[in-house]
Amino acid sequence: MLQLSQQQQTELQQKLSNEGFARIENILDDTNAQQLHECLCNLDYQLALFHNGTAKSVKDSDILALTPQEQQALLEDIHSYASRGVGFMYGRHSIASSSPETLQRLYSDLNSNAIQSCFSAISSQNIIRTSAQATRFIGGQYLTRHNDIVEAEGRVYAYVLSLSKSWHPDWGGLLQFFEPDGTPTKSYAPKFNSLVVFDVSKIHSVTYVAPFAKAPRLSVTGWFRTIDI
Ligand SMILES: O=C(O)CCC(=O)C(=O)O
Ligand SMILES: [Fe+2]
Repeated sequence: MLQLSQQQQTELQQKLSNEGFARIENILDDTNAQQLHECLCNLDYQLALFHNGTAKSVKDSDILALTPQEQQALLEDIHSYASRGVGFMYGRHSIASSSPETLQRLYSDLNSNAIQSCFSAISSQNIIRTSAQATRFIGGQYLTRHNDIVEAEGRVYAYVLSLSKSWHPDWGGLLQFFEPDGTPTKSYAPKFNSLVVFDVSKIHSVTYVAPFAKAPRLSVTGWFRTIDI
């Protein structure tokens, strides 16, 4: 399903070493991209959020079990962190053996020798593990500025395989990069069947998705890693 040509590998390596981020368009063949899109549209997601000072994953049923007042208080707490540039709220599905077959096939390809050798060559590091999760951002959701460095996992590059169709430029949901002082630099709007790869040290965010966005922002994201834990 997923493979990079020698030319794509060379371009990626050049852009990553010059700028720290790069995008390849039409990364999958059309049938696989369509299948993945369908799969992400119909997937079960948990809500990833930052509440009471900690990251949590909660089920829809946990939220529905709260009274309207409790739901309001929860949202206010999440937003009070966000207002200070902390936290996130989005749908997350960790890929596991119970995930749909299409997602498992992608997961195998991301962990294949071909892909790991390719990213080992690009990074001059020994990539032995690729983590992957499906994500869904709907109106009102976001991921504030952060970097993706987790030394215990040996993360080298992050990737975002975008599977949203016909994303409107006014819907937000940009993968936005920043200078350390918060000045925005490069941004990528969701683009169907494109793969953004970036250095985990780059500060980035997913900007707020407009409440009027007519479709979810769907992706498979993760990290190429040197440590298998
Ligand atoms: O979805 C994206 O564009 C980026 C996601 C991200 O930054 C993360 O999961 O750490
Ligand atoms: Fe990130």
